[in-house]
Amino acid sequence: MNGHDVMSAQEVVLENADAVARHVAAFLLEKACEARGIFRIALSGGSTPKKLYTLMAAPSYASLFPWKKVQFFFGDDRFVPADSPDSNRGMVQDILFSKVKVPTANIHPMPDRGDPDEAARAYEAELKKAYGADRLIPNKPLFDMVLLGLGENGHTASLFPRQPALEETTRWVAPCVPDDAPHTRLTLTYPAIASSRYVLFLVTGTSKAEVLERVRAGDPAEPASHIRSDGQIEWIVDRQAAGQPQE
Ligand SMILES: O=C(O)[C@H](O)[C@@H](O)[C@H](O)[C@H](O)COP(=O)(O)O
Repeated sequence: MNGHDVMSAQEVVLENADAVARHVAAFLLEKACEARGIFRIALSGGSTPKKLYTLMAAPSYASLFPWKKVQFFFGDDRFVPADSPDSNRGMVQDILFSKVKVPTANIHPMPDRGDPDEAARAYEAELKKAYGADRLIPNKPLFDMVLLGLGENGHTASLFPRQPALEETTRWVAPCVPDDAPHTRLTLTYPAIASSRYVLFLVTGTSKAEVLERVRAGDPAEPASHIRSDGQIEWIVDRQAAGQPQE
């Protein structure tokens, strides 16, 4: 069933964060292997996906993964140098890319210096070059898969509450200066995320239970509620985030 929006999206509730990471790793391996040609993925940052990236770096998994056909993009990043502890690109480089045989040309970090608006436009140009068109075409997804987290204030990627980026309907990448988070950021916009075969939300921990409930109900005040996909949206959550008692 197509989960074009977050309310109708399928939800998978798993025992804990490790089970979420294992589920997503298996799903990603399956989809990347079955894809004909290039597979484009937008990675999420923050702490939740670290377990996933660690699993992907394990030799037993890395030896099966089709690194040469997968192009790695970022759903967002903080506008800080790669060696900053706050850099999503730096985090993925340390945990995953430094440990596997992924071609450097397959890794597309967001720019992290200069003028944020120009940097956003530069990343958008890189996406358009990879996509092969200057506008998003229905049923021609920009991404095969987009990984997203969920912040306690309802943000996802770096689509934060009360930010102009939430209103963006033409740009694929926008700068964002959250009033409730450190650092200027670059983020994919709603249209870019919607141009996808799969959007997977990875949400774990009791601290996310309330915001997850609001977003699943489609609360319009939560930026994550406005995520759409031309393909499928799936919630991959643990029991804590789902507000279910641990067995
Ligand atoms: O750059 C970022 O911070 C992420 O892309 C952001 O959208 C993240 O997914 C949420 O803030 C959840 O973060 P945690 O996984 O750390 O809870």
